[in-house]
Amino acid sequence: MQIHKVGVIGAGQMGNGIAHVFALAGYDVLLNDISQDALTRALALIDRNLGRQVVREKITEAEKANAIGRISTTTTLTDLGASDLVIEAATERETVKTAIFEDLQPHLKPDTILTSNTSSISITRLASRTDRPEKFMGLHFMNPVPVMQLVELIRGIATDEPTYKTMLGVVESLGKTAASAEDFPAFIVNRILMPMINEAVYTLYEGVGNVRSIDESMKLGANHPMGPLELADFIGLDTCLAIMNVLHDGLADTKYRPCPLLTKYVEAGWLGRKTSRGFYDYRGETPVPTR
Ligand SMILES: CC(=O)CC(=O)SCCNC(=O)CCNC(=O)[C@H](O)C(C)(C)COP(=O)(O)OP(=O)(O)OC[C@H]1O[C@@H](n2cnc3c(N)ncnc32)[C@H](O)[C@@H]1OP(=O)(O)O
Ligand SMILES: NC(=O)C1=CN([C@@H]2O[C@H](COP(=O)(O)OP(=O)(O)OC[C@H]3O[C@@H](n4cnc5c(N)ncnc54)[C@H](OP(=O)(O)O)[C@@H]3O)[C@@H](O)[C@H]2O)C=CC1
Repeated sequence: MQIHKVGVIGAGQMGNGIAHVFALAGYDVLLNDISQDALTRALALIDRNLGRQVVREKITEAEKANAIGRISTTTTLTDLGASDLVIEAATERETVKTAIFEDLQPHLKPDTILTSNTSSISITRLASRTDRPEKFMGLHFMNPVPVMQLVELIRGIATDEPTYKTMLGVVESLGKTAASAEDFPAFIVNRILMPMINEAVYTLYEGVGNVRSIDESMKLGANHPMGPLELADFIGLDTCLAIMNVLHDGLADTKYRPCPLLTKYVEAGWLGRKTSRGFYDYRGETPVPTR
């Protein structure tokens, strides 16, 4: 199937990155969010991140302008009805995602492919709530989308071969590398990464180290580009907690128990960079550890 028009739902940090890479690869992108402010912020961020690529001579000014020209925005979900491919990148909550697909599907063409950028939720279960489980897949980008090479492709139990092949081609057309993962809680990357982040929060909770010493240890001692707590703030602590809950519920093993301190930060609304406070406080000139 030929994909030209791409609808992206959710204009948070993932949605804006996904819109960015699709527009740069020549697709027409319609970006949707319930909040006009989120759409305005997303367009400004896309402009800034494309600008970085111009400065670093990865793309030209003309390519940047063309990419921006291919992105439109809407707060009306049903405007995405003409899309060939829909990528849902809204908040990591199953009820939110299910409601989006249920509201959208009566307006779609019969052959539109539906995908979710979920970090952890069962693709089979999301697909089963739509009218086209055979044309439904997980399409899991990594953050920051314009930089990270990997895209996980997750087939639900009913996903058909033409849908999988089409999505493999789409990932290739973005210049990215696909890795296929089976449909189990949190797939591959987050099955491995998130327990490490959760363990870093336990290390903090138990007083083994403080925010700075834990992050320095993993950066200088294990060559990670970001410390685990800095990375958790970058991903979003609400998203980290949601993924740990899916692992804990889905695999029924206490080793996935979310750290109570992670829960407390989320309860405080300290979600990391996106709320300017998490394991670090970002409100000043430089990030300051909160513990
Ligand atoms: C939760 C999930 O479901 C799955 C996930 O995504 S898990 C998270 C996966 N992501 C990671 O693990 C990221 C780990 N961190 C890193 O790799 C690096 O710190 C980083 C790439 C984010 C930044 O690297 P850095 O060396 O500190 O910064 P910097 O030198 O300024 O930037 C490196 C490149 O990234 C780009 N960049 C940095 N931040 C960016 C952003 N937020 N958006 C777009 N581009 C960005 C820069 O323009 C630069 O591009 P080029 O190399 O093409 O010139
Ligand atoms: N953060 C990360 O590193 C990664 C996240 N993901 C996944 O991508 C998805 C998005 O995450 P992320 O971008 O970080 O989250 P953000 O919180 O940054 O953005 C989510 C956006 O979705 C919006 N939204 C909520 N409900 C709806 C709706 N019904 N219709 C349209 N938009 C809606 C939110 O609006 P509002 O703020 O007004 O509620 C917000 O703007 C999640 O499934 C997450 O697990 C995947 C890979 C990496």
